[in-house]
Amino acid sequence: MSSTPPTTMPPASTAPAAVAVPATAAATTTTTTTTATTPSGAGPAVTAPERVPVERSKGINGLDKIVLREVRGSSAEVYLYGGHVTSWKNDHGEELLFLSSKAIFKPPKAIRGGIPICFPQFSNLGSLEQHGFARNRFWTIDTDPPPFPTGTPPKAFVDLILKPTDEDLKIWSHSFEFRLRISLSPAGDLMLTSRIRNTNSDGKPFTFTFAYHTYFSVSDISEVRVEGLETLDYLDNLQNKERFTEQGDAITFESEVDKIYLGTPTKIAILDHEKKRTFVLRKDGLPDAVVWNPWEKKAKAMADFGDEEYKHMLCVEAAAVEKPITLRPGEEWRGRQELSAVPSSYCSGQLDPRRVLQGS
Ligand SMILES: O=P(O)(O)OC[C@H]1O[C@H](O)[C@H](O)[C@@H](O)[C@@H]1O
Repeated sequence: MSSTPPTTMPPASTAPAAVAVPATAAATTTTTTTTATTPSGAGPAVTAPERVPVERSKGINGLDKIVLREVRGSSAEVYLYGGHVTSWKNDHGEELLFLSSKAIFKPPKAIRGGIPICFPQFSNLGSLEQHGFARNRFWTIDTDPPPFPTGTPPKAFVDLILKPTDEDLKIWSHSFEFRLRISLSPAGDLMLTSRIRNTNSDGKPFTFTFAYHTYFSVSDISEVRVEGLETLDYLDNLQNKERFTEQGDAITFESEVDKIYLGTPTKIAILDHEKKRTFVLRKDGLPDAVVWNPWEKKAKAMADFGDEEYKHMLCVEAAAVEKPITLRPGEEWRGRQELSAVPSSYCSGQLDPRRVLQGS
């Protein structure tokens, strides 16, 4: 993979201000159905289909977890610690996310694997701890979230909420409400929708970076290719975040990779040749995508990661990094990712990844 000479990264600019979404009247939510009115109050209330009640139980080390089940058999698990999706299974019960066998499940360490939430800072791009603090905090179930103005809600979903504690305000002096909806579609797709609102009472805006740090389970990293990031610019974390241009026609893996691709398309495909499976990541509000595999040396250096586990995982992280997001008080930002896993007998040419990327 050759590259053009590095150029300096443009100064961080603020993304266009998010859509100012006034806080609407809370939906009247009951345990089985949700009746919502459209934000403007116009139009008929959308009565959600019968909602599948969420299961709440104690998970590893007694941490609270939620299990979502779709009637056709797919499921997902979310720990309130970190608002952290740790499992996503298809209707055959196959695990689609990677979770390290050495994951610690003990605060304040983040859970290694699944989908850590990186907020209000991605990586070390700021003064906070690596990836911010949202993944190290206890979230709560939001029993009365503001309605989603679009579409009919799915049946299997849970709404979580995170607000800063007094301790948090000492390290990041901004008030926010971070609402995270995790849902399963009838087809078993996993959707995460984040709504982050600036609730500062001092009139101050705030700026953040963000990522859904998704760990995909793969059969063998040497049999995996990523489509959709060709010809894009990226910042190489292994070369002082210098900027290069991707030359390859697809990304394959022979060594450690840690790249922030900039201005990426809304769809990215991760093809697992051996499993004949393609993950399709669709995203909205998240212009960048981080691709990370620690490979052998870094795998050995991580206490909560098996020495050989790098062979069976790949992180492709829908993110907003290059252009940090700025919200004024009252404004809300939304960032969404939808994951699906489709059979791909790619080797027979039946699945052209470009068709997947260009298809609906
Ligand atoms: O070990 P963590 O703090 O979870 O970070 C794990 C990885 O996250 C991202 O992928 C970054 O790009 C990597 O540089 C980092 O090593």
